[in-house]
Amino acid sequence: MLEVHNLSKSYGHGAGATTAVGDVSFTIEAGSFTCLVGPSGCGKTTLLRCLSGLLEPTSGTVLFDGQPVTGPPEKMAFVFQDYSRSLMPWMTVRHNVELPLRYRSMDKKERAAVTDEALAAVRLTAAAEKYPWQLSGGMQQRVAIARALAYRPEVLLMDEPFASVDAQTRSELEDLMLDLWSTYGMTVLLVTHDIDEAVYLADRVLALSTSPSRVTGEFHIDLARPRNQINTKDLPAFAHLRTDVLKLIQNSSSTAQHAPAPAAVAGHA
Ligand SMILES: Nc1ncnc2c1ncn2[C@@H]1O[C@H](COP(=O)(O)OP(=O)(O)OP(=O)(O)O)[C@@H](O)[C@H]1O
Repeated sequence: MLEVHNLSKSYGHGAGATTAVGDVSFTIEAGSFTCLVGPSGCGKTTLLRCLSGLLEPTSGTVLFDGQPVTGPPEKMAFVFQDYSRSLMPWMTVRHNVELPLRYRSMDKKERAAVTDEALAAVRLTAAAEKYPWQLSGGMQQRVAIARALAYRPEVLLMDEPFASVDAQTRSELEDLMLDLWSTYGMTVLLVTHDIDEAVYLADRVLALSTSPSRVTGEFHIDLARPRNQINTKDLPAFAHLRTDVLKLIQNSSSTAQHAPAPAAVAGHA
């Protein structure tokens, strides 16, 4: 459903140019939950922005359902790390969630129903008439998730969505995301630098090298679902997978300081 072919992205020109994404190719299957991990500054955000059509790649292509992505596709929604900048402080929670729906051919009643459903899905019905600044960080990020859900996306791109909240809230948001994914059946591509989070959430983890990034490994996460923060993370298989991903990322970081980025390696099955 989402195909990335030899994508690269450089910022600037000539001697001052920075190549953030080197040469990245992968495919995302419909309905899958994929996490993209890599060291800080390796180009994860840049890559996600290219996939969503917010940024034009320097070379390579992105196809969504076989069509080249040249701008944000209608069936794609985005959740950013920084909820405080993505929500409108002068609008109530309800109006924030409803905002993108105004650009869809929906009447007022339908918009209200979709908004109510999205707020209920993230358990924020009681906060509908509050303003974002009256909510905790975790609640604000749930508003941002509700806004994306209300859009009824086929693909949800999430850029470090839980990086700005405390550990307890982060676990709760991870579990909420797993519930929403199984309820709505959308395709999720989530960027994180947290390897435990990636292994816990995903059914596939793609590891990126340092910038200019390449895919250095692919891990199929066959841990049973539904997952549980305590039982799943206690499994020997969870520990093995996180160690495998960590080793690959550390290895590619140290190799990159001395040699060109390594070729793709076979992942843990
Ligand atoms: N607008 C820009 N102009 C110039 N360089 C940029 C721009 N945005 C990002 N970069 C550079 O591209 C590289 C990749 O940045 P990017 O934010 O995509 O990485 P990241 O993996 O998401 O980082 P982090 O994990 O720290 O969030 C970095 O070297 C960064 O400085």
